[in-house]
Amino acid sequence: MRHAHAVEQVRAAEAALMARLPEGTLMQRAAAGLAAVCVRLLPRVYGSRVLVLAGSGDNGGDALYAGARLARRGASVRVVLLTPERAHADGLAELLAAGGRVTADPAEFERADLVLDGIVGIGGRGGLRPAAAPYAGMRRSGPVVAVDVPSGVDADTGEVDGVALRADVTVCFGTYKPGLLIDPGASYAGVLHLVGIGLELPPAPVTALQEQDVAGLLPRPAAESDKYRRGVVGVAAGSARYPGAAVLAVAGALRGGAGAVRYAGTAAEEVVRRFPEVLVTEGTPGGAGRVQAWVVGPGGGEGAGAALAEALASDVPVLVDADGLTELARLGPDALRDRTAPTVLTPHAGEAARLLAGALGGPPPPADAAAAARLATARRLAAAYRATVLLKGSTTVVADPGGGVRVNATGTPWLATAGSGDVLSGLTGSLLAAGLAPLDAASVGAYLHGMAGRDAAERRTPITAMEVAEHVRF
Ligand SMILES: NC(=O)C1=CN([C@@H]2O[C@H](COP(=O)(O)OP(=O)(O)OC[C@H]3O[C@@H](n4cnc5c(N)ncnc54)[C@H](OP(=O)(O)O)[C@@H]3O)[C@@H](O)[C@H]2O)[C@@H](O)CC1
Ligand SMILES: [K+]
Repeated sequence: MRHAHAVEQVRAAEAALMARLPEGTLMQRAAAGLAAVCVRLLPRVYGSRVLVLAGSGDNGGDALYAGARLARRGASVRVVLLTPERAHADGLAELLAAGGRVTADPAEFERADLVLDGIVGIGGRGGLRPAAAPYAGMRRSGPVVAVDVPSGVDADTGEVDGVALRADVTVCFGTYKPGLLIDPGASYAGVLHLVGIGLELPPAPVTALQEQDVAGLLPRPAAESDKYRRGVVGVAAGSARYPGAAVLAVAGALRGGAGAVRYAGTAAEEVVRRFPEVLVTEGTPGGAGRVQAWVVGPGGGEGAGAALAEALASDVPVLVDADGLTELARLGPDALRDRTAPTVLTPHAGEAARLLAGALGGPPPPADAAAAARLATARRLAAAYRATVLLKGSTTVVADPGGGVRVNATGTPWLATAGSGDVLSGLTGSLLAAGLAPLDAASVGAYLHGMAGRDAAERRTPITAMEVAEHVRF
């Protein structure tokens, strides 16, 4: 599991540890870890050109001390001081003593074999300032290593106000920061290296599942399992106009680990023709028989409202997607007030904007704004609807009403294809039916869906939604 802590938590842990250690210890730990990563990135250190971009805070201090370490190993180190009169004095003195030189020549950015971005770290506020901003637009071929956070990325949210420096590698200290795991910030961070500096941290508010975590959460049949004990998932999806959404949601559900899939809706014939193993009814969820979770809404068209109402009236977990979300946005959070079992919402940014408007009144915010502030959007929705919210996009953010957040980055841009979301909702609903808690079901669903998309794209691109379903495996 990757754990990401808020800046406030990092600051508190840093203060507690610093009180027990000689001054400068943490910065030296950080700089040593940073320099070690740089050494591995350079074909050889001796004679290579390194440019340090140093801001006026401790982030600049880390970069200067790391630069000094590289200079002592024979690198030719230049430093651009973004605010010369307020540079980290001890760090700069150490670099100069090791043979480093100050430069004001921006062309060094292109010439250097490696650039260290120590402009600003967790102390950043607002967009990059004028002295730093031009570096965000400059191109170069060798690696850019971000110190703790790519400058211009908000460490807590991943939001970028204006421009940010694009890194190939980010070396972060003590813990991951949410902004390194959530787009757009994550896309600026490149490969992440975590350097331990001894911080004692509370539970992380934001986590990201790794392969072994997912393996531990997946429902696997035991010797005594039968199909009912493995869970039955109900899918209420599709309409005369969109029968394919039903087929795709069912395809996802069949791959999610439930023991059986029931389908309720007007596409029963299409579904059973494609998947003879599915129990189908032309009716609505209320008359479909017992299930352990419902998936409602993909391609539901005009019937989505009735199906949603019946599913929400049940006492099992309900996942609401697509047309079900449009209906829910119209009804607002009151529609979920009497529920006794969890509800999971799986909006894309546009649907999230409509849900927000449904909860808070006023016109929906632009979808782009909801996507750019995806952590805040998912959290606000989870709190307003008291539901687990899976916000789809280049990093999927899953927010629980209790405050926990999981982020997932296993996807590929090829997943932005029609019907891909239907597969995800079926898959996640199946995991709910198999007994996973909502936050686990949604984050494991997003992980598996992203991996399936990648696997499908490795064989052939572009990919189709059905291929994504076919590539789900665990
Ligand atoms: N926590 C830990 O455990 C450890 C932390 N460590 C390191 O310390 C870093 C945090 O250092 P920090 O607190 O000094 O803040 P930092 O990120 O350097 O930024 C403040 C400076 O930037 C400026 N500035 C602000 N916004 C800006 C913008 N948009 N664009 C441009 N400039 C901007 C701001 O200027 P001011 O507002 O004062 O004018 C101020 O001068 C952390 O990321 C890690 O690298 C490690 O050494 C070891 C352990
Ligand atoms: K930085």
